[in-house]
Amino acid sequence: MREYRLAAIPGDGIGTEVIAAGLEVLDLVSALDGGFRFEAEHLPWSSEYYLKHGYYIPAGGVDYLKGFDAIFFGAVGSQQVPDHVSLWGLRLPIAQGLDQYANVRPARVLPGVGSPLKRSEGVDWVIIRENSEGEYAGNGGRTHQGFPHEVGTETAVFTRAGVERIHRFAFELARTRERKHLTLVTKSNAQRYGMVLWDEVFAEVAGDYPDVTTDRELVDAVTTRMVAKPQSLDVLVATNLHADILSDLAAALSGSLGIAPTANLNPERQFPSMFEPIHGSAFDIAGKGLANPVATFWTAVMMLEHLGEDAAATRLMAAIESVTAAGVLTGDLGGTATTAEVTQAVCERLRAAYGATEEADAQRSAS
Ligand SMILES: NC(=O)c1ccc[n+]([C@@H]2O[C@H](COP(=O)([O-])OP(=O)(O)OC[C@H]3O[C@@H](n4cnc5c(N)ncnc54)[C@H](O)[C@@H]3O)[C@@H](O)[C@H]2O)c1
Ligand SMILES: O=C(O)[C@H](O)[C@@H](O)C(=O)O
Ligand SMILES: [K+]
Ligand SMILES: [Mn+2]
Repeated sequence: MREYRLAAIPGDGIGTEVIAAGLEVLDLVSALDGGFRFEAEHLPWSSEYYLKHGYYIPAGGVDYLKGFDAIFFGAVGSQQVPDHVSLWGLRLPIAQGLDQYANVRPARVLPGVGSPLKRSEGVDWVIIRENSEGEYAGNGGRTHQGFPHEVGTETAVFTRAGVERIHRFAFELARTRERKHLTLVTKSNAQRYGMVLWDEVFAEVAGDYPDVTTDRELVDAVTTRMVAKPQSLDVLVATNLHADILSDLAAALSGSLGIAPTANLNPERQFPSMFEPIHGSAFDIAGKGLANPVATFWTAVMMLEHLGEDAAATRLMAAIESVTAAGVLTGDLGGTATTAEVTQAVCERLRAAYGATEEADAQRSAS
């Protein structure tokens, strides 16, 4: 029996609701598969925990995470804590501390889900977000606070090593896709240092991938291309901030923020990777049982794939798609189902799919 140590960090708001649903589905899929199991440890790091203790992650917490095979993360953000304190208190120290530099954000219109686009067939993308530096390097400061001459700086940092590894990762991923097309998203017309380095290194790395076609688009223009010519895009590589923004747009164009998954990968597997829905804690619907758990289920699929449990990943994705196709949808997708109802529907599909295989196996061995 393969056993995976999983750190579950539900965090805040709907994070707690969708991670509970995700763990239920993961427990079921592993039990049905029979070849592996999760040993999940729940870590209570959240804004409530911060308000009680004065920190999100206790001393040594990031090192402690190194002992796990994967991290299953909900969301962080509370109306009681400034957003920059919560994000820099929990998600960023983990992603940066475990060098999860490649953030993979797929977007696709699932069966039964409506896109706001008239022609949405082309919405089948993977956005690769640089996840360790750029605009999120944390390089800045405030001086003369409260004075009229107060200064706030936020300097984006691009290193050759950081840029090269994310471009290489994007080319490797593009190579596995049918269309093998990679779009470089940039802003090197206005930003003439870091973004020019970003472009130059892309051109250098491209030389090693003659099988991948490429093009280049300024970040403002790529938004219009996503809406007007979705089929012209396949894999996109973008900076930390650009990809953060583009991935929410991609989620909306594929139906809702409530279905979009992500993997924060340390591709070298020196440290565990972290899997989370791309959405936040959703103050407006938290605590009501209305959150769409599909993003978290799809995230669980990405985690299973990362762990090498491909058969279970395929089964879980098929179950999710069968539930959306049947119209069991939460409010964000125009339906009336609750988190629990969607979760139960996915569990039923999983039981039916594995049951059908068992029956077929039994029939084969009987005949
Ligand atoms: N990685 C993270 O943990 C992460 C990501 C984004 C935002 N945040 C934090 O979350 C807080 C709220 O941020 P926000 O409002 O900008 O973004 P949000 O993603 O929390 O919510 C945006 C909108 O999308 C809806 N939505 C999001 N997920 C949904 C789901 N699963 N089902 C149905 N509807 C869903 C919400 O109800 C809301 O209307 C802030 O504190 C922010 O910093 C954290
Ligand atoms: O990076 C951010 O801004 C937040 O973490 C969040 O918006 C995300 O997409 O992860
Ligand atoms: K999240
Ligand atoms: Mn975001």
